[in-house]
Amino acid sequence: MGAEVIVEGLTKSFGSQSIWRDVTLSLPPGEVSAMLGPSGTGKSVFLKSMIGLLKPDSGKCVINGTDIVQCSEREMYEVRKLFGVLFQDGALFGSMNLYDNVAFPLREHTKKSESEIKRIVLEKLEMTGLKGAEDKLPGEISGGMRKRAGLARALVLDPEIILCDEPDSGLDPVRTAYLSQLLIDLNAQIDATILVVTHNINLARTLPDNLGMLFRKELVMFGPREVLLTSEEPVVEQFLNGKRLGPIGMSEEKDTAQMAAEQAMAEAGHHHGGTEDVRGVVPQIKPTPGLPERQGERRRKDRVMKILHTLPPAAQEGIIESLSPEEQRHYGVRPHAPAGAPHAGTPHSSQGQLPADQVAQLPNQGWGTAEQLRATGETPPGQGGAR
Ligand SMILES: Nc1ncnc2c1ncn2[C@@H]1O[C@H](COP(=O)(O)OP(=O)(O)OP(=O)(O)O)[C@@H](O)[C@H]1O
Repeated sequence: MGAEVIVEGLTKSFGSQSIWRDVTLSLPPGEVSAMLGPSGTGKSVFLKSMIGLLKPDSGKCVINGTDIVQCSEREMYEVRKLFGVLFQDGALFGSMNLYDNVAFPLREHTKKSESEIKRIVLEKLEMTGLKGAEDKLPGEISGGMRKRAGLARALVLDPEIILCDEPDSGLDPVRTAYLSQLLIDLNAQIDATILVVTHNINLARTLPDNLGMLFRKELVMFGPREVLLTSEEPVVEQFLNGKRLGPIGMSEEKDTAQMAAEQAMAEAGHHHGGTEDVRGVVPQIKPTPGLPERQGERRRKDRVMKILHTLPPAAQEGIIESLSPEEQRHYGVRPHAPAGAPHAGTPHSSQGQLPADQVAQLPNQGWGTAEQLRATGETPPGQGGAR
């Protein structure tokens, strides 16, 4: 199972420029998470801080018991081995063919024999659909293939945590859908903890178990995907819908006067830039048939059902409706909306509080954020067995 990453009060600035402050979240082991945010909100800086390429000013980032903000060089070296990183451009060496690029970390960081290296490299190239392309140079292949080669290289050291910085950048929507499928398939096969940083709404709605968003130098929210996908926060709605109307401006946050002027223009018929209302929970992609069930997905169900009562009503409904009838019975919940009514979280659905008898009867252990746990008086994880 992948490692858990616990981030608490993480703050980063460059000189007088504050990037983000007081970021607190947990990446649950073996689950897929995604971080959204407008350009320049510090998503890449966040990834780089997690692997120690940048040093946060304060806060904690604890991985397998080591706080990488405070740890020694030697401990950092050990923690880094847990990571596989897919950088935005694949970060391949232009003069090496794909085989040597993918073999590079094995030759640098292990004492494996060339025959063992060959076995691993060919396995990872096959996993990422690059079998037969071993001899190609990065300059001779498409952007999508370079991404997959970067992913193959990120996998060779059997990472427990995979970080992907905008895996969709430069890819068409179809290739992006294939890449999302590849990440879910990988997760099913190796149960690694995955964090994807992206602007891609389709990927964000269909790939991750958990979703977060950085804006105004803060983490606006982070939690089960259903929370962000049904959120009525103006910044989340604007981002998901790709509209100019809302608090996000071209280069920075807008002031009230500009927002009012844009609203008036839109009401007078000026196009707001979006196409359709994409609010609501859509089905999450599943591993390709024939692959193992995702252990992360199975664990997430138990985890999320334990904190269900702490989540907003629309998110609760989205979660309950995503369960099979058998699972609903297992957790003792029923969907709120009558059969045939619109899906929870769609613009016309009921947003009301679920009646108590429809919310799981929950034990006093959970995985909520520190704030949620304080608010609900729950015991932090690790202090008692699951139900
Ligand atoms: N090494 C650095 N030194 C100084 N400033 C930096 C450094 N790295 C990033 N920044 C600044 O931090 C801010 C956030 O950058 P970052 O690349 O993390 O944004 P992002 O959210 O990933 O953006 P995008 O979505 O456009 O890739 C930017 O203002 C950038 O100029």
